[in-house]
Amino acid sequence: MRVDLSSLGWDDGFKAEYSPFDRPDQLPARVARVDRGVCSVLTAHGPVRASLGGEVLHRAAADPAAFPCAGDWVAVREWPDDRATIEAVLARRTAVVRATVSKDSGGQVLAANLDTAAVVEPLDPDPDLGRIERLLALAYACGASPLIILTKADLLADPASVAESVAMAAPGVPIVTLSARTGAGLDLLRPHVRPGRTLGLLGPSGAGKSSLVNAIVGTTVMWTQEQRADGRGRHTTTFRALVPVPGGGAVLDTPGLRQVGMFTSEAGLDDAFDDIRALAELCRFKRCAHDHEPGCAVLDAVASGELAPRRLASWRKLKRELTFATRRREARVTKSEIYRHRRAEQRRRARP
Ligand SMILES: Nc1nc2c(ncn2[C@@H]2O[C@H](COP(=O)(O)OP(=O)(O)OP(=O)(O)O)[C@@H](O)[C@H]2O)c(=O)[nH]1
Ligand SMILES: [Zn+2]
Repeated sequence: MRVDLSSLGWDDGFKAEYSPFDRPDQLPARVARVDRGVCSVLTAHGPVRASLGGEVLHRAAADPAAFPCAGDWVAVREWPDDRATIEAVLARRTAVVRATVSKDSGGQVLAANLDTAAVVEPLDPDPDLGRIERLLALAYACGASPLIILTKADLLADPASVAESVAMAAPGVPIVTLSARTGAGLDLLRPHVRPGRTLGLLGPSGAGKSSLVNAIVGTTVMWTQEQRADGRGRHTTTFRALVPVPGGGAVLDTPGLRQVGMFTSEAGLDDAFDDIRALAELCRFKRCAHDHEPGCAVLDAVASGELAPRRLASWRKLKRELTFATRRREARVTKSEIYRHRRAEQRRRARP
């Protein structure tokens, strides 16, 4: 099986990045999937299973973000005994990074080199606007173009009106409404699924991400059967992976993202709340917290009905989380502070 790497995004920029690793026993490849330290990679000659080379392991020991992840371009060495190892991970153009609990960690990279980062949310049950805002901040922070995909349109009589309410939580972000079941709206993804482009899907479990990948690719590729090591029968593992699209391009599914500290970037948050950022420029004080300051344009906008109170509350919550996550990374947060933060969040949630 031959793989057209350029269709997967291999271009002059990556070629230049790769040149220091260009030697007869090495070849470029894109990581499709990582499974307990073993990577499935796509080379021009087809898929290869590769373990991590010494240099990569060494770097990853110091910084978990250096572990290869789905979407990475890597240098693979083929050994005479048919083993393959990943010898280098090329610089990532974009990366979805989730903050981890570990205080000395730069975070966990969930996906790399996306061109479009799509927040996937089902239309039924009702879309969760807070979750969309949170994932949108992650999408912006990753550096790819953000997109919102609303799935399961076949379950609603009027998906367009729900899409309109979602637009309030995502100013300026294109929204695609589709159904993986009927295929309606799939063609709207064409600008994002084409040769050289990678579409990444970020969304909660059950949003319909794997169904969407299957619909885009046209076959069932997202599941696999694995023989259990102890021989006690089979179990089915859903895996997340980069999947080449027959007409060119790739889709990358990420694991269902739970609502835990996901930010590493203030910029992502500001981008996701562009309406608040624009208003903030009109506040009397440059460093206005939009709390109770006089001359606060954000509070005025809420009072006049221009800005939904829900939107400001959501921004505040994510801002607090971000501040907290940053401090935790700076290792200045004690266990009791973590506890106090959790309690405070619980109390806030309990309030009507
Ligand atoms: N009616 C309808 N159901 C859908 C559609 N897409 C997915 N579903 C259903 O929604 C459920 C979840 O779909 P998945 O594709 O497994 O969702 P996922 O986001 O990959 O979820 P995880 O695998 O748990 O991460 C399944 O029961 C699907 O059959 C759709 O377009 N219409
Ligand atoms: Zn203000």
